[in-house]
Amino acid sequence: MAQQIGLFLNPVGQRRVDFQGMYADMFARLFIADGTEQATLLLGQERVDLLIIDLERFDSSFDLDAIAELIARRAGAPVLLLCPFISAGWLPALMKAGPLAYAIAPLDDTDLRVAITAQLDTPTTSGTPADDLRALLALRTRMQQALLDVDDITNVAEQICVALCDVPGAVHASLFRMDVPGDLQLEAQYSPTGLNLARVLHRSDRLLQSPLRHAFPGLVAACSNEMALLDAPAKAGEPELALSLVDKGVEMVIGLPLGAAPGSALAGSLCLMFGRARQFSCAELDSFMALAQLAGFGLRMAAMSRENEALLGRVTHLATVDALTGVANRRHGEHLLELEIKRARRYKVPVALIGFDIDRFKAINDQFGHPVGDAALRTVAEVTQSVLRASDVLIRSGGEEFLIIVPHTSAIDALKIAEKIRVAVAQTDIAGCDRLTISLGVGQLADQESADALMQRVDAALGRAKRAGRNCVELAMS
Ligand SMILES: Nc1nc2c(ncn2[C@@H]2O[C@H](COP(=O)(O)OP(=O)(O)OP(=O)(O)O)[C@@H](O)[C@H]2O)c(=O)[nH]1
Repeated sequence: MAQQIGLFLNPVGQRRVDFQGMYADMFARLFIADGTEQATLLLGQERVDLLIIDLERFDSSFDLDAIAELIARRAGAPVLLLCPFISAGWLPALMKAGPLAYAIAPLDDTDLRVAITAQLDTPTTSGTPADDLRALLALRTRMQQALLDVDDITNVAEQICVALCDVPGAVHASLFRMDVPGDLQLEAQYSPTGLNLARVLHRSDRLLQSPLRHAFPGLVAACSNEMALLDAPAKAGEPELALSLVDKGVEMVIGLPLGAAPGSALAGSLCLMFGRARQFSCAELDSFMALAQLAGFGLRMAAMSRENEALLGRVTHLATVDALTGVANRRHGEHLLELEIKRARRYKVPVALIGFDIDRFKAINDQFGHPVGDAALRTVAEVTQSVLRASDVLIRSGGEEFLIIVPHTSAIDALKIAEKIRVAVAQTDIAGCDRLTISLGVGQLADQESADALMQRVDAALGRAKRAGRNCVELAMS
């Protein structure tokens, strides 16, 4: 014969009536409260052996504190929390208010009776086995290490998943991320048992459009920014999903938000799947949440380092490239010439330098205007580039002056290349003005010669080409 006194709390009239109808027989007396105020009043007046708080239809944004206060007032007396699987985010906060047991809803009649009986017989003291805490501590350390070497986002996400599978009983870990706002995707997954989550979810991207977004904890957590805990696959209300999870040996799934605003490109979730359902302590849930925050932080760092690289790339580009023609600028060109000279000396191969200058360019500007002159400079650079090999480097060394580093090339061969360029430019129609010509000087690096000395010799040869009547090539004296 039941001797204990119960108090059931839920704001919805029908749920209170249903609970009374189905479970009153488990208690000598069952009180029913419609809110925290009434429950507090009853607890002040009556002896209550078990307080059952059914979180269904409570709203965490304004009820959480009142419920926490109610649990705190119990001062350790038995509390059973019935928590919808999508509202598991309430658990860590309420567990901090006082010891409690929880059961993830929806629960069928048998499971709820078992949960109530367990609390009436041996109330939960809500501790964490030392081994589990040790495992979590080790995991946090591993995770921190994984994040120390933050580089590529996918790489970080994969390392996080591998580390997470160290959680005792875990059979799969995954990370979901908004790649672009509104498009959630499975960024990485790891499973010691070979489970492939993309098969279970039938896709790995556009997951906000998936019918499972309200059922699978990893997706629920990313969408709502709240923890979701499914301790029996059938509770999600998607029979096909439940079947395929059970088929893959999954009994429990926890989804943890990464902690960014939902919908932002940094939002997402961590998802852990276990082969066996069990209750978590407050310390464990806190650790899971902290791991998710850490993972979110790692991803943000990786995203930042990717942005930094892109920024650095742009800065480097701006610092090394001539804005008008897109070829190397003088400073960068001189640096490249130094490198090429070192390489030529190390491998004992020739390197040649070609210098050229557009003939009577002042007249082009004067006659057709500066913008046409600019376009002509771009065209000359393009035509020259089209004659060169990929290993040759075209440099805009001054206003209408260019240099070309020609690696692995003797003076004789460089002369042929220079001639080819001269002909190509002379034959090119230039938009908005007459065809134009160039004069060129060619030199091969001599033993012991410096980059400056080579440039001077080539410049002198170019001067001779000008004096020789322009539109021709001159070889530099050694
Ligand atoms: N449109 C344009 N003109 C430039 C640029 N840089 C230099 N120039 C012009 O290039 C011209 C070079 O003229 P000069 O050095 O007198 O030589 P030139 O007229 O080409 O005559 P020669 O070299 O003797 O054949 C000058 O009028 C400069 O203003 C540029 O970025 N855009």
